[in-house]
Amino acid sequence: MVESPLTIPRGTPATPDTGAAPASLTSTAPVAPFASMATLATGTSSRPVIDIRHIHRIFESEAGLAHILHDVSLTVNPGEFVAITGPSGSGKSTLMNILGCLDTPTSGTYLLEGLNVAELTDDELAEVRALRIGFVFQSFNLLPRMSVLDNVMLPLVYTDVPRREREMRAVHALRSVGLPVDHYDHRTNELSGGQMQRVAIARALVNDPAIILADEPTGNLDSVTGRQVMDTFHALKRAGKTIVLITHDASVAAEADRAIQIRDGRVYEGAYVPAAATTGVVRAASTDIAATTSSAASGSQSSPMNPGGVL
Ligand SMILES: Nc1ncnc2c1ncn2[C@@H]1O[C@H](COP(=O)(O)OP(=O)(O)OP(=O)(O)O)[C@@H](O)[C@H]1O
Repeated sequence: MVESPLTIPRGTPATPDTGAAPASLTSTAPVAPFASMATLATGTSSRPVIDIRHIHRIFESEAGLAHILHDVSLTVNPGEFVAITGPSGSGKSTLMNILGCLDTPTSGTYLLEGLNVAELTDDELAEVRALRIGFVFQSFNLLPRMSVLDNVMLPLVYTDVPRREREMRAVHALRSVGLPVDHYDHRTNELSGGQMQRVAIARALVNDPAIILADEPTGNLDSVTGRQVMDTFHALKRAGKTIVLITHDASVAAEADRAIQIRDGRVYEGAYVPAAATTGVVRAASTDIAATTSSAASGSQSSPMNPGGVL
């Protein structure tokens, strides 16, 4: 992609790089959806953004069948900030790939904003991934030789949005994550880790997706820049975004509205229970999380979530 001169809308303030995203975050107008996706893009009901029921994922290989996800059911409501946590190999990424429509379950149903993902064509799935889901990765996945602004505009390249509007949306997304304006024309390999991750979050936001899926977004960051990135997620939540975040970090999980734990491919919902002895901070935070979960309210947070039942 050829880099072009920056075109920043008049009146864009030079944001100091405090790391904290602005508290007020207004939504960009959604990219005009394809006709088949109109109901997704314009739906305003309070139905769950994510509603998966009795999902299994079985991989086939020469070594045989590997049953990785077992009867997983899970709902995420609009505006929720949910952490998915669990030991390495427990199935978090497998579940995230299904939530992101990058993989399909072997059995079970997935309703994304009320739409049955299994009934979508490949083109429609691509539209869902492009327009309704924003992905954030541990390793940022930015193009290093490209400018910050061009990286953020990338998801709009395959739309018919004119260049000028692409730039305006990218600027809006970058402002929303608090990146200083004078960094917009920097190459991304000139940025700090925390700044790179904020650019990646801006890129995830540029299509105004319904949901942001973040896989270990603070995993490569020191505690200070990790804090800045978490502040950005909190600002997005305040702006009404739905966030699902994978983390190994108990303190990160404790900041979510709800922490869902996966062990051996089964989902447990409720307080975060670290494998090692908990700290006072984690115990206190876990109590808060447990109070917000329906399973905790029913006293069943230590049981596999919803085995064989209906949510
Ligand atoms: N395509 C595949 N074929 C076979 N097995 C797979 C495949 N993808 C994942 N697995 C297996 O599924 C299990 C869960 O993997 P997954 O990456 O979902 O775990 P995770 O909880 O995200 O782990 P980590 O925290 O280390 O990233 C692992 O044993 C992995 O080897």
